[in-house]
Amino acid sequence: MRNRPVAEGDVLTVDDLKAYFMVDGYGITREVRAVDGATLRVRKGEVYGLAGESGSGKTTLVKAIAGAIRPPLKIVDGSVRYQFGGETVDIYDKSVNHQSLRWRHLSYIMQGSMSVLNPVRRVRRSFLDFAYRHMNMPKAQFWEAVETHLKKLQLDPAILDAYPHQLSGGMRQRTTIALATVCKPEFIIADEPTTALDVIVQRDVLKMIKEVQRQQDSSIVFVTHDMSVHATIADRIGIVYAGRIVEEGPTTQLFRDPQHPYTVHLISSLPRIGDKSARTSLPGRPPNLADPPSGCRFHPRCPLAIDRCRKEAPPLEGRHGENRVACWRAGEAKIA
Ligand SMILES: Nc1ncnc2c1ncn2[C@@H]1O[C@H](COP(=O)(O)OP(=O)(O)OP(=O)(O)O)[C@@H](O)[C@H]1O
Repeated sequence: MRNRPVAEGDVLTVDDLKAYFMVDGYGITREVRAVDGATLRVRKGEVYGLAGESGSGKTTLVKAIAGAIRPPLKIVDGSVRYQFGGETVDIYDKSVNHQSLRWRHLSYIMQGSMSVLNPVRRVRRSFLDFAYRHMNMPKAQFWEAVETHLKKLQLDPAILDAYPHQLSGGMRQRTTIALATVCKPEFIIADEPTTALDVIVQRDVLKMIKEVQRQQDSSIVFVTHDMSVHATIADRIGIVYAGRIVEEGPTTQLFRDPQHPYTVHLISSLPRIGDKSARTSLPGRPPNLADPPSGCRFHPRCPLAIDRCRKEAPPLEGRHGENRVACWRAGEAKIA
């Protein structure tokens, strides 16, 4: 395992992280290499977006970053380190108490997380169950802090007395985000928080996440397959393909000048106002991660693949500015 020094201003430092599903069948164990050597940093106050098709490994990567690992998922190598209150916390150090990190320092809004709101209890009860013990204050003061937080996020404190089923999908998601951020965590991980919502409601939820980030100066890792959402919210984006980050860069640079053919494809497939021509889709699907392709994992689908791509995996390297890309033919593909 290679641990690079934590750079100043970085809140999250992930080095060469490998997280595999160990799947048993017919007496043999197969490794599904869902995260296979991820290296990234997230700075204080930054929104870092993770993009990529379904099955590329985004959820597994954020689970590994959050320390939310359950069998059959296993950390095979690498490290995940946070800077919390001036201290370095290695999330896989056995002495680290995850319970004490959760909510106060690190909040993880999982895919489908609206279900954290207990369906048979009023919303108030979920705040009490999850947040109260992390806030270290008398109850009256706690409820005051909850109401202030809700108001700051333009939510009516009356939602505390509602049952989850009485709220619309958008309100439920906004309530879940308010719950996840009431303890003012330094780091927030949000996995597809807007995917099930229609576009208008999606916009409100994104606005709210930005507002939380601005008020609390927290860092966010935001997962979605939807590049147009990344364009709205992310400061930097990491493109994930088959368990690896294949390109990373500041959002404007990545959209203006993508270097990896896969990033070029993701951007080219976005609908554009006034353009009635059909968007081309990339043939094929992401590979089976129990038996990934040799060399560059994208080579079977890549229109630019050469022999070297089939044999050698390209490293993720600085290209220009802050951009990093893992491709032997970086910069050659053009947006359609
Ligand atoms: N419990 C599991 N056992 C075995 N393999 C799994 C398990 N969960 C996920 N995988 C595999 O791990 C890989 C990465 O899945 P992951 O859910 O992280 O991708 P994703 O990019 O988040 O996709 P989605 O957006 O659909 O959630 C996929 O190949 C998937 O089939």
